[in-house]
Amino acid sequence: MNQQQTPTKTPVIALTLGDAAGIGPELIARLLSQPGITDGANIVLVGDPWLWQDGQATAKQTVATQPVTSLAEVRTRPDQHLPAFLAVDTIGPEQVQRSQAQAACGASVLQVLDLCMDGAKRGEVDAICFAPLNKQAMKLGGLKHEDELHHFAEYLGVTGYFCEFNTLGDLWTSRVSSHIPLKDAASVLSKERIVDAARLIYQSLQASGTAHPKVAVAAFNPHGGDGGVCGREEIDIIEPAVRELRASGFPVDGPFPADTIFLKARDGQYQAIVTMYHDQGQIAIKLMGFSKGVTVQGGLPVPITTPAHGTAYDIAGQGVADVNATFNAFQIARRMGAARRPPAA
Ligand SMILES: NC(=O)C1=CN([C@@H]2O[C@H](COP(=O)(O)OP(=O)(O)OC[C@H]3O[C@@H](n4cnc5c(N)ncnc54)[C@H](O)[C@@H]3O)[C@@H](O)[C@H]2O)C=CC1
Ligand SMILES: NCC(=O)COP(=O)(O)O
Repeated sequence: MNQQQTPTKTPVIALTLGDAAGIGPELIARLLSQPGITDGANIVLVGDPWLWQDGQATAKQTVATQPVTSLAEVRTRPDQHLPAFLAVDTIGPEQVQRSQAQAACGASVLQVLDLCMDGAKRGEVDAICFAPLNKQAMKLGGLKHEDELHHFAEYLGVTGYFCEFNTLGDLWTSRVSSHIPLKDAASVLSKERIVDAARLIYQSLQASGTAHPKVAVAAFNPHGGDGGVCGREEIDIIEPAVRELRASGFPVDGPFPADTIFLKARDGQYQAIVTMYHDQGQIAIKLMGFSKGVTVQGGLPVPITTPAHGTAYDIAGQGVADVNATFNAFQIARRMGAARRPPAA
């Protein structure tokens, strides 16, 4: 066993199969079939055995795993070359109709993610990477919040600002609002939220190794409000936030018209953009690299990542889903998880 694989240093990464009616199980089968996938990662897949079999059958892959009976035993497994498999019983095959949002699928996702977060709270899991879930199914299955991130934050006792980061290679975005109706996006804009979203992404980039990240703040209205004739959010809210950030030592720039700031970021002038609402960032990121994007759940005490795409019900079960974004999400979880481990003795 080389030094990177010593039980204490290698991060334990919990993987989940996601929504049972979507492309998650087949993606995880593809992911775990990649050569060298366990290098530098002590993987534990948490899922229902029949669903895992189903994912492998759809992906036409057979993945050897090592059964474990608890997350607690994963870190000290003597041989970590195979992913560990923790079998749970959260849903039966008779409860799942492929490609439909169903309460049983949402409830199963919640149960599995809560189990992984419990492991993280006990120090048994260093990062979590989940295959796509479906927010409608989760709502039907008992999710109380507007999205899973708010559930994670409550479950993990987060009191500070949190928001999704969407990453495409070296470019990151954070958000001032996320999974809410677009008609409400203006009403939740505030100087405080913009300051928090900018600080969080600035500090997160620094923590991930960019000493002086260049962060841009997007405007909200067309052409940045055009001096107030096309909306006043820039003048009343965003510019004061940028001034406050700069005064407190965060050298962010903006607000910039949202339809062109991504061109500058794509060309390397900025490493991060603070966006005002979900699609402002996501349309740009997904156009630049749909099959690569990753969502990182920012502001949580444990790294949680997932591909930027969703459950893709229209292609689930066909074995054609692209695994790249899931691979990237796993690699980010692995790196973030490794950063939390004590240095090797
Ligand atoms: N990682 C996660 O858990 C995410 C979950 N979602 C959830 O997924 C559900 C469906 O969301 P939609 O907006 O319909 O987006 P979607 O990403 O599931 O699908 C949009 C289009 O992209 C295609 N697509 C998605 N992933 C693909 C892949 N790996 N390979 C090839 N084609 C792919 C689909 O076939 C579809 O045509 C929603 O409930 C949403 O909340 C959305 C984004 C991320
Ligand atoms: N389930 C994760 C999720 O929906 C994140 O997707 P997005 O809001 O970043 O598009």
